[in-house]
Amino acid sequence: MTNQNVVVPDTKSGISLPMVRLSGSSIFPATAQKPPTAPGTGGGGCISLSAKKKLLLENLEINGGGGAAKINSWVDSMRASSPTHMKSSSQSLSEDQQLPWQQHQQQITLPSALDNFDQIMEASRGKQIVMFLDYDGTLSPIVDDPDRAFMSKKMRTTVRRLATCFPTAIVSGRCRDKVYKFVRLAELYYAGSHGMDIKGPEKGSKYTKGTQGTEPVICQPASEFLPMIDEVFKELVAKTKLTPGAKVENNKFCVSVHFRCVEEKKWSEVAEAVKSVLNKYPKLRLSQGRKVLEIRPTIKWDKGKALEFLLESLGEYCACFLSGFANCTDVFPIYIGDDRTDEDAFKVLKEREQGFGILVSKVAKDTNASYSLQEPTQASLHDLFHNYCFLGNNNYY
Ligand SMILES: O=P(O)(O)OC[C@H]1O[C@H](O[C@H]2O[C@H](CO)[C@@H](O)[C@H](O)[C@H]2O)[C@H](O)[C@@H](O)[C@@H]1O
Repeated sequence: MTNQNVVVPDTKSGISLPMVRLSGSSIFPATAQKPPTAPGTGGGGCISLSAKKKLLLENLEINGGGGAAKINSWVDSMRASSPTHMKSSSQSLSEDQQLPWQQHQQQITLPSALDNFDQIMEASRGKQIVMFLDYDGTLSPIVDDPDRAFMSKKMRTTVRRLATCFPTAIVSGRCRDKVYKFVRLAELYYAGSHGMDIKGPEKGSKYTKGTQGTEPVICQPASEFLPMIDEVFKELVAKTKLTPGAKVENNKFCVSVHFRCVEEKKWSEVAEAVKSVLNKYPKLRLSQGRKVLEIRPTIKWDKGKALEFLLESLGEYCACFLSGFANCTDVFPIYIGDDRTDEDAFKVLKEREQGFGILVSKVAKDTNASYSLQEPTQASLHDLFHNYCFLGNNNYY
């Protein structure tokens, strides 16, 4: 494999993003496959906003907007990330007050991925499944201390086995090294920092050998933001140190500010701290996960883009090794995740009409996924992975 430097122009910031990617890989076209519409999704259309409203929302998302009203809407949105508040919060806000991720989707109850396994298998029949797995809340249970979100031994064994059946990638908001330390499986692809730090399996892996070279796939589209992120991390640590329970995590290309252990009446203090820092950095924006506010570069890169990049890279592998799989219509991505940031990937799959998104959640949520897995996920995931490996279409290995 010969690595090649390519430049991805970022239309919003005008910055060009250097990255290293596989040469000669093919991009799977958007209309590769049309899986059956999952029951309950009604095709899952997004509500289109007026251009003006869109602009307003983009501004809010990018630089934090301004004023106390916005802080209130942030706090409401923070409440919405807690299942006990799930129903009330986004519904009680007017459209202008809602954050962008609260607007585009419909709240729906999805069909179960386990109960409808036959349907998923039918849609993927004769195709190469590629697995994309979120880490926190999917492979590991949600816990109070982010540094102790360990994956069980059983889950590691299951994922290892899954990776012998299908090309498998972990896509996480965490920094890549950290998520690797938790997962410890060298044969996987890893996309850390919400996809801004991608690395393929080490040389010699089944999924790299033969693709013309020995170097793993690498993609770091936000590398120029490293010093800025470091600075922001330090500022946020200083600004939140007096808020009991607040924790700031350096995820290399993005920063997480955790409020899981902060008393609810202090959440506005956390939001204020984040907003005051964000206001100084117009090239950074805010996104939100499960009781966490995340600051990241404004570049148009997220878990959805990471998924597309990996599909492209894996396309080379598939084309090289799987006779009859030289073309993208034969690839069936399955993305499993629990978080708002996973929605970017679900959306890509829906738009490409290729594969399925599976949302890990016990409650109805705004989503672009097609199926769901109930929490606690561990048992359901084991069952699902077992089904894929032993009942599914793994007849290429
Ligand atoms: O994309 P993911 O792999 O799901 O990572 C998203 C964030 O996950 C972590 O935070 C979440 O899990 C913690 C441990 O269970 C929990 O304490 C926290 O409240 C959750 O938001 C991680 O710490 C973040 O850096 C990731 O961005």
